[in-house]
Amino acid sequence: MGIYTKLADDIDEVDIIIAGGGTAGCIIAGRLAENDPSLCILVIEGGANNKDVASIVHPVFYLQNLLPTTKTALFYKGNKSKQLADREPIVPSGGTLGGGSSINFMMYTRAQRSDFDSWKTPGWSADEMWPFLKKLETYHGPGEKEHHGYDGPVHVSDGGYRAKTAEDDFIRAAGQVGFPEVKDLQNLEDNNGIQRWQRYVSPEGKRQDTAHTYIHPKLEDGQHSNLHVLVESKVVRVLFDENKRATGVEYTPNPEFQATIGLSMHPIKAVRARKLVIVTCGACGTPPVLERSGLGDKKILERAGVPLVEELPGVGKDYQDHHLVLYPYKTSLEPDQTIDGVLSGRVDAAEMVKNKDKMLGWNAIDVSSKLRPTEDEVTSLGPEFKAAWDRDFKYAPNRPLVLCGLVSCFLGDPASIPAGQYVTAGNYTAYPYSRGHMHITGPKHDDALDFDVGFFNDTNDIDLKKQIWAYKKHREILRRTNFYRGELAAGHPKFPSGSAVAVVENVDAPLSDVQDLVYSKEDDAAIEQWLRENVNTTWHSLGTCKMAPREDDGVVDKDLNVYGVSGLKIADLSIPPENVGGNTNNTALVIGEKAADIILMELRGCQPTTSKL
Ligand SMILES: Cc1cc2nc3c(=O)[nH]c(=O)nc-3n(C[C@H](O)[C@H](O)[C@H](O)COP(=O)(O)OP(=O)(O)OC[C@H]3O[C@@H](n4cnc5c(N)ncnc54)[C@H](O)[C@@H]3O)c2cc1C
Repeated sequence: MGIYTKLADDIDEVDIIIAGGGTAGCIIAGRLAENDPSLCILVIEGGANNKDVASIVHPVFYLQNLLPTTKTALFYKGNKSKQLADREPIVPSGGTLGGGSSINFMMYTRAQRSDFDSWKTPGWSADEMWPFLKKLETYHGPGEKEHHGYDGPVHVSDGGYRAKTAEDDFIRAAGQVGFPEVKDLQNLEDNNGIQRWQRYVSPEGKRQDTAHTYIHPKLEDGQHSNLHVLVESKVVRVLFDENKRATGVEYTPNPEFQATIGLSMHPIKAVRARKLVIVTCGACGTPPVLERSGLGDKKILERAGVPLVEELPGVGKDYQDHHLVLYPYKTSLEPDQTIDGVLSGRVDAAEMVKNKDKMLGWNAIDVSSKLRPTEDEVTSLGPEFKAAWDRDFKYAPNRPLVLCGLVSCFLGDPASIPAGQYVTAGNYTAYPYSRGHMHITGPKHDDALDFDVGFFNDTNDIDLKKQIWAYKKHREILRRTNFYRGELAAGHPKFPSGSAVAVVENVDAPLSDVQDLVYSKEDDAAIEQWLRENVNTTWHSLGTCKMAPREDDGVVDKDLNVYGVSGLKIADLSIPPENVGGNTNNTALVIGEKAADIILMELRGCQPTTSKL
């Protein structure tokens, strides 16, 4: 039992290996450990132990996890892309025990009912997922009781702090633009409105990552001698026997954490699994592990010099994300209504911790939304957009087009702006048409990756047009707030000189009698250029090893078994075959719960453990 940076020499075989101790991985480990004391379980996580790390447990410090010097995130570098104005986008991802749930923005956002149904996989419909959605949470928020869980490990609350002025103001302004307040947009049904958002934060103000909620208590209670966690160790590949049964994994100490003194310090080690290997390295991390193991597209493996074990062309294909664009605004808010003071160092972080400051439990995101355009707005976006809308959204009222959240701070380098209180609006598209890929280029764990994020590469620029709509719409909301004091020009489109919609840098008082801005063709072109130069990841990578029929490039079946081999499952955000209309942490959590249930059923002899080959 315990958490190690080096595995004891006598642990060379366990029952179950969980490769990747992230959001879903920690849930699976925790549930297996508590339900079957006879199982010997080993989690192998590339990042470090996250126990009581200040930037993780105190929500208000969450942005520290994205600093270039951080050791809690992984930074996947995307290929240079024409449709992104020749940028090489970076996709940060969880790189510590607890994975994304340890470093994310903690917005409690569930997928929509139609999302699970769109997966068209027996056992995974919305109705079948309800018990797992409830099982994972203890909900302290608004809405109908029947839609939430009340005795799960993950507390969902507002963490004991809200900045009501901005929240009320934004909700009132959004109402004027046509979006009503909805009590609970996380009930799988409701859509097209604004909500007072909840967070993965306990009422006492502590982040609810899956390591602190599912793993650490068990490592410390003296009752789970079956649970072992190896951190700072990268899984290189899965090992197979001659019958293509997964027999274990190879791993290596992570040089990010463990000093290299000559090659011998970083040996490739092996550990065997008697029953099962589960790969759960996230949508960016899982395809490289599979491909290094010989599972993937024949040509890609050949190019990388990896012998083929099973041809699975779907591995690493069809990468998806939600596309995010951020817009900063000046405000009249007070210092306790944004976290700019904390980010700029004007507020002493150590003092906050010492004084158990209430703001420690705040992620500064009190309000967000799931939004759809009107039919007139759809028409104004052109015939191609209208055709896509009519096909995929018009008769699917459960699907949002865009989510727009308000972050109460400047989400950038505080040194680049005058001291003050800011807000940043974030627009992200829910069901992008664009697709990318994630592949290896060589057999070693540190060989470069061939990563195409695919943002804005869809036919007819439908994804880009969604963002144009979102830009105009959110700007109208912000212009109607009382706290609005202008736009930070560096974070907005560069409209042509003389444009009637030019960025307004300073106003002394709220705008009065606000009318919708009317954009010319040239203005639209400026927005488009801005979007190409600035669209980024929402850190919602997904869909790179789909749960789908094998002939449709599926990689796993409904029980998460990898096709063509046995003793190997995948359980993380690689598996959703279709995207979801919300931030993705909840979907990763519920995949973890569902996976644990599938595995426990199989171990009890209730279900087959191998896929149809
Ligand atoms: C900055 C950020 C902000 C976000 N904000 C929100 C939010 O507010 N709300 C929300 O709902 N969602 C949010 N998300 C998304 C959400 O957190 C992720 O979708 C989710 O955590 C993914 O879970 P996962 O289990 O698929 O993968 P992860 O949680 O990423 O787990 C994968 C784990 O595998 C490890 N790993 C990778 N490769 C290897 C290897 N070779 N060997 C060993 N270990 C390896 C990683 O270190 C990681 O711990 C955010 C994500 C990020 C990064």
